[in-house]
Amino acid sequence: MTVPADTRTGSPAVDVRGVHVHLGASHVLRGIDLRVDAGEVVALLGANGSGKSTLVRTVVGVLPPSAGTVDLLGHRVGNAVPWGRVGYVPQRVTAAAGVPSTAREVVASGLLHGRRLRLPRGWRGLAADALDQVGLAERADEPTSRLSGGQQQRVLIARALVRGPELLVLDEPVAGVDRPSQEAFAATMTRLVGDGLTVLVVLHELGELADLITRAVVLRHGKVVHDGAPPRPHASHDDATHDHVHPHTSELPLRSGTRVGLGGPLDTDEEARP
Ligand SMILES: Nc1ncnc2c1ncn2[C@@H]1O[C@H](COP(=O)(O)OP(=O)(O)OP(=O)(O)O)[C@@H](O)[C@H]1O
Repeated sequence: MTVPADTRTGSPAVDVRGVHVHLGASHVLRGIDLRVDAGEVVALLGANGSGKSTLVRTVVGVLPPSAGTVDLLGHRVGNAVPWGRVGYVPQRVTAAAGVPSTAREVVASGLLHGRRLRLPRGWRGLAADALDQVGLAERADEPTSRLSGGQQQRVLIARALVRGPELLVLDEPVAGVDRPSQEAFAATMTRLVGDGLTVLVVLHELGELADLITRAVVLRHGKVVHDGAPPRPHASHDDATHDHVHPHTSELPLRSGTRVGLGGPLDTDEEARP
């Protein structure tokens, strides 16, 4: 059972205030405020290059802000954060990466963090349980290099889940992932969110997760341009089953049926802009 963050700390799960990030000569994040409360499932949306990955990497402490503050579970990002309660799935890495590790070994590595440098007793059972949660219990002994891209992504999600996190930060967890893996992921997330998991997830489409998303934050040129209701899935295009949403469109259809203009197309590659 996942325990909501604020039952332990009384603080938001994620609290980003006035964050600026420079990467090389680029001023990528330009004064971001983002709060995620315990039990929320917040989608981070925006065009390519708008700063989504930079923001989540800053949230999990991979990138230092040049100004502003980030607190996780009530602690300033750094050694004080209880990292064992935070799961992170980065963007577009493969679980294989040329290392002949089995799925079980990759998942078990998720049990190691800051202060825990040895696997805990019972790690095999924990890894098996996490693989079971993503529908890969039968593949535990297989080298990850023999798994499909979607299955490898599921192994990385299991690596984040094995800690039993109360906060999960995911960067495009289903990008390029096959349909069965997307469905398995959505089913797992539905169960975990029901148990109180807090989620910050970068997405290009709400897709299978649409019903879980409680709030959407849209970035544009490193700034928040929308923070509120998630876009509503609309059945259109060619057939009635086409129900994913397009958060990159110039207007976000809201669940209420009203539409909010965001000042121009969001699916432009921002890097291509002058
Ligand atoms: N190491 C770096 N040095 C300089 N600029 C960088 C670096 N990494 C990213 N950027 C720039 O920062 C901007 C934001 O990149 P980021 O990856 O955060 O965007 P994103 O919204 O996640 O895009 P995508 O949807 O394509 O993943 C882009 O213009 C990118 O070129």
